[in-house]
Amino acid sequence: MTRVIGLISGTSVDGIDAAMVDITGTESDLQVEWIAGTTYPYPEPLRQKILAVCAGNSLSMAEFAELDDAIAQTFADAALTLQGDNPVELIGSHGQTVYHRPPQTPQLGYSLQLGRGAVIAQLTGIPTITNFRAGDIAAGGQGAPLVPKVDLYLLGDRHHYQCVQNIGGIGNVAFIPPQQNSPSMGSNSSQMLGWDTGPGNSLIDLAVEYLTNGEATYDGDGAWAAQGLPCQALLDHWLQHPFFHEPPPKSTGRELFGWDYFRRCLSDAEPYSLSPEDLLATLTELTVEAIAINYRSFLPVPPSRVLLCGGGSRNSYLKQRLQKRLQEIYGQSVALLTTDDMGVNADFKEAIAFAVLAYWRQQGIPGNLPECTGAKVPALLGEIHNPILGKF
Ligand SMILES: Nc1ncnc2c1ncn2[C@@H]1O[C@H](COP(=O)(O)OP(=O)(O)OP(=O)(O)O)[C@@H](O)[C@H]1O
Ligand SMILES: CC(=O)N[C@H]1[C@@H]2OC[C@@H](O2)[C@@H](O)[C@@H]1O[C@H](C)C(=O)O
Repeated sequence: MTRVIGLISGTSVDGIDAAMVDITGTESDLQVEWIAGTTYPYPEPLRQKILAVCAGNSLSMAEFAELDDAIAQTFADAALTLQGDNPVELIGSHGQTVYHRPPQTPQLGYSLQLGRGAVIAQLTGIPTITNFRAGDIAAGGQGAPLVPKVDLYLLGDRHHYQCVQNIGGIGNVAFIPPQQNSPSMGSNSSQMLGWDTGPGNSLIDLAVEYLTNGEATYDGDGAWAAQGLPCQALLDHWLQHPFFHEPPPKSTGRELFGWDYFRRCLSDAEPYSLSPEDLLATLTELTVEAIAINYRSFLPVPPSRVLLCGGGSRNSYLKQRLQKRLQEIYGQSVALLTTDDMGVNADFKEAIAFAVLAYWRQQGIPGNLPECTGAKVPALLGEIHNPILGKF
């Protein structure tokens, strides 16, 4: 048994999700026991710096180094606070994505996560694995999504075709066909699929921030959007975005669905004189429709079950719209649940996944699924940083 802390701050840049888990087994016999988890908000000035960099603001090299270290320090603090008196053997830290460029053959992709492992290992005294996306990218992959292999072993089911749908800042899906999920039979990844579906909450959050002059950062439970009506003409226009129609493997980020895109959405919306409620309802519908289009276009069979995770799984208006849309496209009821219902905490699934990816790296087990990322081969993911002089 290995006690591992997984750390990630996602594209919402809302803080560091930290999960402490006990891991045994390897792949089809993988067992992950939840011990504890918390979200550590970034100090607001640091959050603003990260958002500015994600929006394309430039930095000097000295500022870059300062930002990288500040993020590493905050991640280390999160790990130490969560660890408390429970000794942890390993940290898997995703870090903070500040730039992601999918590959364009023959050019490899590029994905930059800040919060360097050497600093986290030094400050915590705990071996730390970071830079998980580089190995997949070097193998020709998108570098994302990486969580589907963990989804396969934690959530694979004997009978159901399942989609595990993350709705974070960006959305991603893992499609898992029925598995012979026993240690003797092994799980089969060959028919798995996984890719980024487009905006998750990113545009909704930007709209809330814009509409409230920064007073609020998200639409709690979708309560604001629920009072509006989606504008179909605007939605049809937005849905022409090529990303939604591009076949997988594909990945995206705030480079495509960040401030610039939101500003374009606002100017597209101008002729319709939408109320704030209608604007939010239309942006929420865009997230729902992006998921629906991706499923309809790229899944080989309808899922019988969709398991939601990420912050969007807490938005009951969005869930209600998604349930309706899935019913419409498949003409049958698709069970819409959350990963909580399957025993995997929907708020911390990504943090748990990076704990597992670190554990796999330590054991020499590849972490990517080439069928999801487009990599040519399964690859060992992550760089190992051992605390050289212990904690000092
Ligand atoms: N109760 C809630 N009601 C509505 N939306 C919520 C609620 N809780 C969280 N969210 C949304 O979820 C977002 C955060 O989700 P999450 O932490 O899964 O994203 P992330 O991990 O940063 O992104 P990604 O998965 O793209 O890396 C918030 O910014 C907010 O928009
Ligand atoms: C570059 C990057 O950080 N991508 C994230 C982002 O957030 C959601 C979506 O886009 C996802 O595919 C990916 O992260 C998850 C953790 C993954 O790799 O599976």
